Amino acid sequence: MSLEGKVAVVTGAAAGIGKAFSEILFRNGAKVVLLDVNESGGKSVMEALNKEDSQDRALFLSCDVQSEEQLKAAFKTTAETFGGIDILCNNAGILNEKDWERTVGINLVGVIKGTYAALEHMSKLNGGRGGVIVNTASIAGIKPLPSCPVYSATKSAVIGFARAMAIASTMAGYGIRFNALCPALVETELLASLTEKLGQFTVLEQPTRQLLDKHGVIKTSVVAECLLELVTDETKNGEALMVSSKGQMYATFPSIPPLEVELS
Ligand SMILES: NC(=O)C1=CN([C@@H]2O[C@H](COP(=O)(O)OP(=O)(O)OC[C@H]3O[C@@H](n4cnc5c(N)ncnc54)[C@H](O)[C@@H]3O)[C@@H](O)[C@H]2O)C=CC1
Ligand SMILES: CCCCCC(=O)CC\C=C/C=C/C=C/[C@@H](O)[C@@H](O)CCCC(=O)O
Repeated sequence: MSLEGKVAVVTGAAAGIGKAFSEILFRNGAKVVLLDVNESGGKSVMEALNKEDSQDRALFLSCDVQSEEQLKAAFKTTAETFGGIDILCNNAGILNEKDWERTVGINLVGVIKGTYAALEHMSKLNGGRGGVIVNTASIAGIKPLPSCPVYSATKSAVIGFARAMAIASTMAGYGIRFNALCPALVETELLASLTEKLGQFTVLEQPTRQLLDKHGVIKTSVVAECLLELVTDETKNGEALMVSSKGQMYATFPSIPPLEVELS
């Protein structure tokens, strides 16, 4: 699928991985709507992108993914401004085991709210053009991090949500592909101030830091290349693409023949 003229929405676009997603989508020809709670950061990413050509293809909208109302308003503005939505990156996320309910609210509930609000514009059942939705999960959603049990749980959940929605979409005819992207440690602010973020699991901080020392961190641009693959390769649906300093690999999930129910 070519990105030329396509309309993409990226949550958590003001910094880190979301900023890199916005850049790669924009540089491959998409119109990109950047959603974030960080207004100054979001506006500066928008302005930097719009300086790259003269078509004003980047737009920042302030939006907290915890709010269904704000998400619906942002998608409505996107559709009115650019004439529809083809791509959604549910990327906004935090790591905070102390405020674990907020972590669930942003990392999981925010992804579900974003997806359902986008379906109103993207699903062929609602008059949309179809397209692709990618959830930013984490390797921690496949290989849990003991110091971050709630964070790991939200990431397993958004992988499961993408896989189930992929089947639902095929069965119901939404015309939308659903995938999850699972990075290992990435060089962003999310890794800063770990001691405060781990809460009662601060006792496990040392082995987590050793993980950083052993495996290092990857650049956001490497994660963005993986996003491009999931968005443009129309054969990818219901996939979880893992990426680390060792390279990239699609996750395989066990089939359980005696229990398997044929759904698609
Ligand atoms: N940095 C890492 O090592 C890894 C990060 N991830 C995931 O990647 C995603 C992006 O994280 P990073 O770029 O690393 O973090 P980051 O902290 O650099 O950027 C996150 C962005 O999301 C925004 N945000 C936070 N709460 C929001 C909300 N309620 N509504 C809208 N925007 C909100 C922030 O303002 C920020 O701009 C997250 O889902 C994270 O869990 C996954 C694997 C590894
Ligand atoms: C450092 C915390 C930030 C995590 C942000 C991420 O989403 C990245 C997750 C990346 C890799 C996860 C690997 C998990 C490995 C564990 O199963 C185990 O091998 C780690 C043991 C060390 C520990 O006790 O933390």
